[in-house]
Amino acid sequence: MIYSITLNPAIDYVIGLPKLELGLVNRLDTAIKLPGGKGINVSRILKELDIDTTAWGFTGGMPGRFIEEQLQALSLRTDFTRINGDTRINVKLKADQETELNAPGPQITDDEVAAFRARFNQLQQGDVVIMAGSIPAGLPESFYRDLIPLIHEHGADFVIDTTGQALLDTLPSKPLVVKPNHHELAELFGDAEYPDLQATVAAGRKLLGLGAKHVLVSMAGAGALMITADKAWHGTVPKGDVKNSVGAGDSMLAGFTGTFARTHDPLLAFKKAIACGSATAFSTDLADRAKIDEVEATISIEEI
Ligand SMILES: Nc1ncnc2c1ncn2[C@@H]1O[C@H](COP(=O)(O)OP(=O)(O)OP(=O)(O)O)[C@@H](O)[C@H]1O
Ligand SMILES: O=P(O)(O)OC[C@@]1(O)O[C@H](CO)[C@@H](O)[C@@H]1O
Repeated sequence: MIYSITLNPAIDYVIGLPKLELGLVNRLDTAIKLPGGKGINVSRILKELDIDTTAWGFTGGMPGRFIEEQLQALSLRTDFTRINGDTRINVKLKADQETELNAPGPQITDDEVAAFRARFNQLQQGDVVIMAGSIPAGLPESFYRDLIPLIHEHGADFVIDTTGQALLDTLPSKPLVVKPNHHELAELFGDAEYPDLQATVAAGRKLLGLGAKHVLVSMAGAGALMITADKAWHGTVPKGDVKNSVGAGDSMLAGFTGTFARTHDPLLAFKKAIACGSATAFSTDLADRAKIDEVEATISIEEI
């Protein structure tokens, strides 16, 4: 089972108009509400791939009920911890540019945290816990890191989608995969942008040395890299009409983790990761299975 953790879910209110005029009344062409939050996105993609998943996290109020109902309608298994506060609403504005407005999220009480942590007793060997997205205000920054011993106690693996020092801090605990994009990778080591793929590979390999079990580096339209101790592969991303960058990174993580958990084949998992990321980039919502399959057939992976 792959458990996703979304501490701070959101209704993604995706609105579209040709051009935003600041300071004026703007009439929207489109407005849709989606169940959002990075871990929830991961679980939605896993569900498309027919991989067993349960979404954990905190939900509250009308937005929390909306998210749960939407996920149930997708037959996605959830076991959220109900909270007193209201789950947030994030605005994703699609005009001449994409702009995201992400709210801070509700307060979580100590009792709610205790009820959430009790769920970790269900974990079993072979399970993977994917923690993704912001930590609501009021919870300590170490919240994800503090869950790692609970996960390891049961012989399960973990993935944390984070960047910067928080990412470096998790490496000694051996995350199943890390997936910085090439800008985040350079920032991690205080470097300027890398001039070529070989320099990017050399930097990515340092993350393996520090403890990561697998390293992917995404480079948006320029493809992605998978790096092992003595090899590296570049995967192309297909050309297409990019409609959406919200959730592309989450989709990639879901594709890798779900396929690796099922097959233990990192190359297959890498290809599926790119397919899921690009299929979401080419969709208005997260990708569906048909789009993932169509995109996967066009990806080539080459050792470099
Ligand atoms: N222009 C594009 N064309 C095709 N695929 C793309 C494009 N941009 C992103 N993708 C897909 O999405 C994946 C993740 O993209 P990106 O490198 O932007 O990661 P990220 O910055 O972590 O994403 P996010 O914005 O979701 O956090 C890429 O590896 C690729 O599969
Ligand atoms: O504010 P966070 O938790 O960092 O990110 C939340 C979020 O932007 O991430 C997802 C896309 O990756 C969206 O569904 C959601 O609104």
